[in-house]
Amino acid sequence: MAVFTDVTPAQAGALTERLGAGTLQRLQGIGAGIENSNFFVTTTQGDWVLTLFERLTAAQLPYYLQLMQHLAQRGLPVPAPRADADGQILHQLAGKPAALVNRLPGHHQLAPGLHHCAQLGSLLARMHLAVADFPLQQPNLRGRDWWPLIAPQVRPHLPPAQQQLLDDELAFQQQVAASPAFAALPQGAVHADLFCDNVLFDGLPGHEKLTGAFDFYFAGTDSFGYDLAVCLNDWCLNADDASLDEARAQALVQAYEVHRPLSAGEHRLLPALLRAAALRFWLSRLGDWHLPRPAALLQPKDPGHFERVLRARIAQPWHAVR
Ligand SMILES: Nc1ncnc2c1ncn2[C@@H]1O[C@H](COP(=O)(O)OP(=O)(O)O)[C@@H](O)[C@H]1O
Ligand SMILES: N[C@@H](CCOP(=O)(O)O)C(=O)O
Repeated sequence: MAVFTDVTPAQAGALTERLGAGTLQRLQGIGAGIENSNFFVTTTQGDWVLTLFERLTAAQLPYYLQLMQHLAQRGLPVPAPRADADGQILHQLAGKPAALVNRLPGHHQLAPGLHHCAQLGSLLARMHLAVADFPLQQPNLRGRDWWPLIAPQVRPHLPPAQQQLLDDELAFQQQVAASPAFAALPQGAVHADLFCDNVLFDGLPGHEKLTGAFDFYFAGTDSFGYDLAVCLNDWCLNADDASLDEARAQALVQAYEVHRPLSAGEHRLLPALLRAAALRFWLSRLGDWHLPRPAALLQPKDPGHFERVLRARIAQPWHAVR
């Protein structure tokens, strides 16, 4: 369960009072998640989520919190960090940097259909448009600069066939990154981890409406096409859990393009970006599997899943209809 640091009701209540968020009524640790300590908080004024940041530093956090604030202020359904009387949105609790955000309604849809994928595509494009005037920059901490750092740490744990795949893919991605088409990709602040378990829906089955997206703590400056690829690799898988379902993938991209048409370069590089997105999560899951944090009480996620996704994207390059 993802509570690495305990918080007492007295500590949480003092924070909600200080932020004018009401008097604490209930504090409950959240089991899901792998990065931070999360709590559902109910006060006399409503429902909130309290997060204590376990790995991100006070220097890195303003980017994520200000990005959420920026998107929420533009009407997008993302959690808005609660500010204190001085306008500060990053707080300190139990010795850790902390934030309090509004709790979004709804539930996860872990088996998304066409209409879920289309709504996700639409939200993603609106997020990409909304960051046009977001002033902060921060590297994607799980981006291309990180891959050569983590790869040699996990490589010795892999059998030869996986070592070969890793070496080949890193070389391929290096080649892609050196191309003028890659340099021309439109970029900005992207979520970079907008999986089904970071999005909520509400409503009757078949008619659900997307109610929110959260967990911006892997966000960073990267290409919009890469962000789209991360989503396609999670939201649009066939029953084999690796190949892309043509109908849902096209629905996601078409809904995206209603708001933000992809450039010719984005279309052309999508197959490579899908491979990049698979590589990124293969690497992070390999890291969690083979180099776990001592305090983590969690079952790490299966790295084999993203190895299979990567192999599938290499075997069957996927293009969106233009
Ligand atoms: N703003 C929010 N509104 C509603 N639920 C949330 C919100 N933030 C987090 N959650 C819930 O907490 C869980 C863990 O949050 P997450 O951000 O994924 O954790 P971690 O960053 O540790 O991976 C989510 O699966 C979701 O159920
Ligand atoms: N989505 C990533 C891991 C990030 O975990 P989260 O719980 O913070 O979304 C994966 O599936 O590997």
